Amino acid sequence: MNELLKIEHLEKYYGNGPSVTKAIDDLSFTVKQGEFIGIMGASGSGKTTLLNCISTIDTASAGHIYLMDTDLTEIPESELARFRRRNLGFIFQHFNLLDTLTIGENIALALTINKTSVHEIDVRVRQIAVQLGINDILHKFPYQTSGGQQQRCACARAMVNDPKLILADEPTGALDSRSSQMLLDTIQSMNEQLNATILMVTHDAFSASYTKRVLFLKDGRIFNEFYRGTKSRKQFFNEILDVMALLGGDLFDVL
Ligand SMILES: Nc1ncnc2c1ncn2[C@@H]1O[C@H](COP(=O)(O)OP(=O)(O)OP(=O)(O)O)[C@@H](O)[C@H]1O
Repeated sequence: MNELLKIEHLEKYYGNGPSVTKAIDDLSFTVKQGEFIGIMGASGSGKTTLLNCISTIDTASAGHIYLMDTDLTEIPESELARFRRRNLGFIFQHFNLLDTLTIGENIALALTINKTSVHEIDVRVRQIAVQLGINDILHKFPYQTSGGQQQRCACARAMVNDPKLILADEPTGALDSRSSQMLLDTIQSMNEQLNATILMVTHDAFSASYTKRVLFLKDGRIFNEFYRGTKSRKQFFNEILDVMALLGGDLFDVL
């Protein structure tokens, strides 16, 4: 597998002088094409900051973030929005579907903004909707669909522009356990069937157990990392719980 994302000596400070906070502290790791990686850590360990730097929403204080050959820390401000629309897909905790647009229009949004032709938008939206099992509700508005269908719409929207990398920020954070499981199954199938590369930030051991590798952050650094390999999801889940216990009570506080 090829290297898709390379984080090199990343640092992010907030504030300055005596009140400086080192949110990310000399962090380096790589993600290969086709990986599904989970980022875990206690509250304040730097997960959101890392995600914001990778998604180019925030700027790094030092270091580099390469997505294939592009150094994200070097992209001019004026080109960032376009870069994000073309290369990244996002799945948020609250799905952020627009109520006044149909499911099909919500999925098509990034393509519409990118001025993709109407025919191509139609083909791509239908293709991803079939893959995620929502092709019969494209004409409906979000309020006319179930929570599970809305989740799959959010996943389809993240996938429709064929992004190099999908970033998921606590995607199950606001869901009950059944909906969480359905969403995780969908995200897993995006990775396994559609070959999407996914980086997911989560507090939750159950969510993390769907990934192929988990990085644990502590004080902006990598505290531990391990691969699922041939382990069952249940075994991986138990292993994740063990590391959380090792990290101490602060992680459990937020479960
Ligand atoms: N805008 C900001 N200004 C100052 N400090 C910040 C800012 N954003 C984050 N921090 C600090 O940076 C550190 C990392 O925060 P971050 O939000 O990345 O953690 P997190 O792991 O995502 O936490 P949580 O799980 O609670 O969302 C924390 O000490 C936090 O207080």
